Amino acid sequence: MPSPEMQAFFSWFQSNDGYIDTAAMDVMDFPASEGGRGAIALVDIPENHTVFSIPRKLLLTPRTSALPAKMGERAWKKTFELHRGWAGLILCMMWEAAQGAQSKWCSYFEMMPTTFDTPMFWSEDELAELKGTSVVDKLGKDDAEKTYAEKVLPAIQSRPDLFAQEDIPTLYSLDVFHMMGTRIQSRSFTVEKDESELADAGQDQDVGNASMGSAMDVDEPEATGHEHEDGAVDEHNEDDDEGEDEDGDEADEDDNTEIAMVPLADILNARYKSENVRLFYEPECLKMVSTRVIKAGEQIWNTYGDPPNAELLRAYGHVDWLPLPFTSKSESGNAQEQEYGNPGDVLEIRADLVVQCVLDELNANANVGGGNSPMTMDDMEPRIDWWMEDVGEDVFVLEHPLADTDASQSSTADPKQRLVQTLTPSLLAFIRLLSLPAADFARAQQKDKMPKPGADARALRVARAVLVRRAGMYVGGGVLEDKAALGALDAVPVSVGDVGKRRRRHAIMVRLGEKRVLEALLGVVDEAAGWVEKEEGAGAKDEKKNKRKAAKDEDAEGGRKKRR
Ligand SMILES: C[S@@+](CC[C@H](N)C(=O)[O-])C[C@H]1O[C@@H](n2cnc3c(N)ncnc32)[C@H](O)[C@@H]1O
Repeated sequence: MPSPEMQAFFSWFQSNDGYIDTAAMDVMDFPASEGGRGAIALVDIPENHTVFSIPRKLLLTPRTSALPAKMGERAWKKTFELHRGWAGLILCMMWEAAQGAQSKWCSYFEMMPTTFDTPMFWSEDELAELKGTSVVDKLGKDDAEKTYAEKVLPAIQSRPDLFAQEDIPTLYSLDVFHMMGTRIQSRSFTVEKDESELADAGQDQDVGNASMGSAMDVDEPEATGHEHEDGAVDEHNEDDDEGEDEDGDEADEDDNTEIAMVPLADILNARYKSENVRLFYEPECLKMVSTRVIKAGEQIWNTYGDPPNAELLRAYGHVDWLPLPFTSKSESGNAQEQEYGNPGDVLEIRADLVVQCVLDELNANANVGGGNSPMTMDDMEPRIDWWMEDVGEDVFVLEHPLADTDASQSSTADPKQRLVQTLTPSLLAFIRLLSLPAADFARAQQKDKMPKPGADARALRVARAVLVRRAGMYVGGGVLEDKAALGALDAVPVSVGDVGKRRRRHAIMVRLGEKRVLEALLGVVDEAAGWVEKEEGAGAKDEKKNKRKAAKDEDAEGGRKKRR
């Protein structure tokens, strides 16, 4: 039985031209590990079936809210730059919520959560458990607070006729700003604007053009109407919203997409590779359509793009904890033991760590004591500049060697090629670029030819140093220690109200997933180091031999010439 807020929300939705196939789906509470409140299939739902559809007028964006028009385009765009990032949408949501029953979205606000488990709301002690993970650098709390202080609050204070100033501590506070920002982060969709709507409204396309990056994407139907391609866009815009939070990125003036709150579509939970519906857009509405048969009693799952746990926790406040399709002997000592985690977990390595490790490697072998001056960061600058201009990657994302995300990778027969793929081509290309002798670097730059990735002995030594140092950035020891810590926590059930314990558990799960990738890669490097060095030794011997032979042949030829 749905809650009273949910029932009120359903009636509001349906009385505003929203369509729900109530014979096919309902909303219910699943266990917390499956997302809590979500949608369930009441009957077997065939593929390509519309479970619900949302008229565009119910989307909540700065184009549908009355606030931007009330403030005026000049104030909105020029004075407060509310068309950039998420600030405008957050302010619209604060203002609409403050209107209470007067707002078109009143019932929608009432069904949305008010508290969150994303690290944005964690204490310093809780955040300390995430040290070393890629969550920490991407929190963006300071940027969000700057946006509130420099854009949103001044906009609120500038119009006492629109924002009752005595309501600032309750309805327009920093806490409410964070709450709305997190609602956007965990529930919004990137939606293509409907051109006809723009033309009808005589509106400037840029008004309300929101930042890239939000929770979920909407798919475009094929020209024939409603059918969709298999495996169509499902990305979470991981790259786009990197480092971005409630502040968002700058608006792209030509972007025809916007970030929208989409009532009902955001009631769906997601789990790694479990998607069975997707949101598609049409000129008048957005439709949630099944992408495969959904059995009666199954949860109706959307996709959030199957991100790693670090990203899931940062943006949504939960993690995926599933049986892994691969096990590692080094981890369990017993290949039979089923490991749990997120198969999409990755390890992120910042370029500055790589630069440091290359410098150490070069200086250790440069006979510095024998007269050579050590290489410094200054020597690396031109190379880093070129890399950033040409490739632009300052964080390398490494997958688990057994994740098999790219079938072509595992089918590559050449072990050196496989090694390059496993250790990530761009990382190895960067190491090679930084390691080039000065003359070779000058030549490469002259020809505008970035070095190709290579897994030679030196690159492996650098990769090893990078991984070892990266491991030292985490708290909690290695994979085995984290598993033990998790086991100890899980020995006592987490009560719903035990927020601290739940957060600690999530933090361990995130760092354990990253360390699992790290330790598996370290295993690959150590295994490869032996045969790569041997191969290089043999290569060097062959080269010497060939040189000797060539010299001998030359001598013999010289002798023959003399005799002639
Ligand atoms: C788009 S909303 C989904 C609906 C949400 N359960 C509700 O009650 O409104 C996204 C939020 O649902 C929760 N969620 C979704 N999928 C989940 C999962 N697989 N495990 C745990 N929580 C999940 C997270 O709190 C996330 O921030």
